[in-house]
Amino acid sequence: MSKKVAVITGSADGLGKGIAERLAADGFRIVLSDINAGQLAATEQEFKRNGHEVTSFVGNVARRDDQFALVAHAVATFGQVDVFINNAGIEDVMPLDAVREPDLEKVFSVNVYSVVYGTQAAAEQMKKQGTGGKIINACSIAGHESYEFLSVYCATKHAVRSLTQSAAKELARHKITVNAYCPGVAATKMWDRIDEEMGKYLGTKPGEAFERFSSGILLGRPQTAKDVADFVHYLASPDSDYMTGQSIMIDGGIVLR
Ligand SMILES: NC(=O)C1=CN([C@@H]2O[C@H](COP(=O)(O)OP(=O)(O)OC[C@H]3O[C@@H](n4cnc5c(N)ncnc54)[C@H](O)[C@@H]3O)[C@@H](O)[C@H]2O)C=CC1
Ligand SMILES: CC(=O)C(C)=O
Repeated sequence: MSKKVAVITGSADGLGKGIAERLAADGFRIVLSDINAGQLAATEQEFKRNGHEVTSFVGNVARRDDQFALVAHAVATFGQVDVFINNAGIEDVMPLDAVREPDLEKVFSVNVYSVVYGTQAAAEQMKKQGTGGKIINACSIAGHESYEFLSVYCATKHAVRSLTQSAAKELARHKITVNAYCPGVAATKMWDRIDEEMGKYLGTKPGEAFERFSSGILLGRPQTAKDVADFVHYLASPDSDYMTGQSIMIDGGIVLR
């Protein structure tokens, strides 16, 4: 049987890269994708040096054509798509009264439109294959609880949770499961930016907003990409075949549901 193929958006860096590393170690053939072409090329080279079967595709998840072209690239290279991970996302830190249409458009297009388009593209291919498949979305603790100065971001992650449920209901008949992982506080470039921007509104020094968010973690430390990837490994494996429509916290115990 040929090795399964996993597509991961936003995988040049951060949590997406960690997830791709874990799935490569699990034996998946890996399709990396990102809007940052330079970082993507560097990550692809790193995967090749480590002996992984990998290809990459530069694309913007907010564009429907790019998401379909990503799936077409995966099929042209490896012949199939078994797992599609809508990981790419961005944040926007600002008070609610400062939010304007371009802010909404920017964050919703990258965090929400992307999930609609990625799900459409992946599901179309999986249905064609008739093999079933797994669609996995990046949600967040912010998809279960909402935070000050992150209103638009939190709204997008609540939308991701909703789309995860609707897609699970529509796709179950095709043996496609749809689930989401909800990280808490991970020290990626996203949190570097949040920490800096929060300083403007909370008057915090560099590192302080990150510390404040991290102080609520029951397990006593911020999470690593590996913590998230170890859970996504489960969602991508046959061990999770009986789970669908779920958005599960992997946050060290910040939000308890
Ligand atoms: N870092 C954290 O603490 C948490 C992160 N998350 C979610 O996990 C996901 C990954 O987050 P991080 O790795 O921390 O972010 P990051 O900012 O460190 O990395 C995101 C990657 O996505 C790429 N990207 C951004 N916009 C894109 C676009 N339009 N098209 C394609 N690629 C794009 C970036 O170039 C980058 O390589 C996001 O959806 C985020 O909302 C959720 C909860 C907590
Ligand atoms: C980055 C994130 O998902 C937060 C602050 O919940």
